[in-house]
Amino acid sequence: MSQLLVKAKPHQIAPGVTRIHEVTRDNSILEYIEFKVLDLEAGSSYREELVQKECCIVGLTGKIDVFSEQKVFREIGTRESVFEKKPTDSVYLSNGQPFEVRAVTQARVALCYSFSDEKRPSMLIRAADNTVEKRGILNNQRLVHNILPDSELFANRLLVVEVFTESGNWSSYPPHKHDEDNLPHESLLEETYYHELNPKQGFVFQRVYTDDRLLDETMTVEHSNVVLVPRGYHPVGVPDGYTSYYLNVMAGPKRIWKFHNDPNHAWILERQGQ
Ligand SMILES: O=C[C@H](O)[C@@H](O)[C@H](O)CC(=O)O
Repeated sequence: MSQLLVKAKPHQIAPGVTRIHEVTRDNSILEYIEFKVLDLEAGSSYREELVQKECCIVGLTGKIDVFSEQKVFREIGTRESVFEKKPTDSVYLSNGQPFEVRAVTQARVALCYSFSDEKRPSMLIRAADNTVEKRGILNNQRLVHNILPDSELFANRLLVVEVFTESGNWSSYPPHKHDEDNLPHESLLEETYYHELNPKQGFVFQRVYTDDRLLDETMTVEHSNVVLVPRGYHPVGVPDGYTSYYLNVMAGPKRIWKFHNDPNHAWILERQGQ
């Protein structure tokens, strides 16, 4: 199995709290990003101390309260399924503080981390604060909710976005990469994909590859899988009949999303939509 594909490993870590994913520097090939997905039963709590990490807590489904050092964020979350396709609430927490996530209802939560030693104010990112984009034409149309884009300046390194791609369409396409610290042409951002499929038995194909093909992995990705993108192009293809969801976390030395399209496929962008 590819070292870039991480399958869910449910593990109870506290009463009512099941860890679905835990991607860390120690167990992955990533340097800038760590990532967790947790399932919480109503009334259960997850506690953690952010030492030199910032965290964006995304209310994937259900409702949670978030208790940080300075603030309490109540009733975070807007949906019972990501496939309601409406933006959700998130909370940005800076480094150097403990926090608690308490489930108001049964909830699935994504904890998106990057390394940070510069304390910032904790912030509520309301669903209404997400900018929503319809990207692409023909068969590469997708819906994008920008949760923590580079235009929002209150995070040190983190970028967070969620993407919906319908049946028979491609996203992260034409293939692009952001693996060179070469601004203004390209930025260096590692990336994670947390995938969901509707219906759940579905799959997508994701390729992660470099120009020299020294890295060239094509994966069958199923519901609740994570894909790591340390470098390279990373397109996603969605089979007929299914809807794809993924949550992207990006981080690198500079918090700018400047990607470079694979020149072999950039012509895709020249076509006219019907
Ligand atoms: O680099 C960002 C990620 O690849 C996705 O968020 C991608 O941009 C989504 C898309 O444009 O299809």
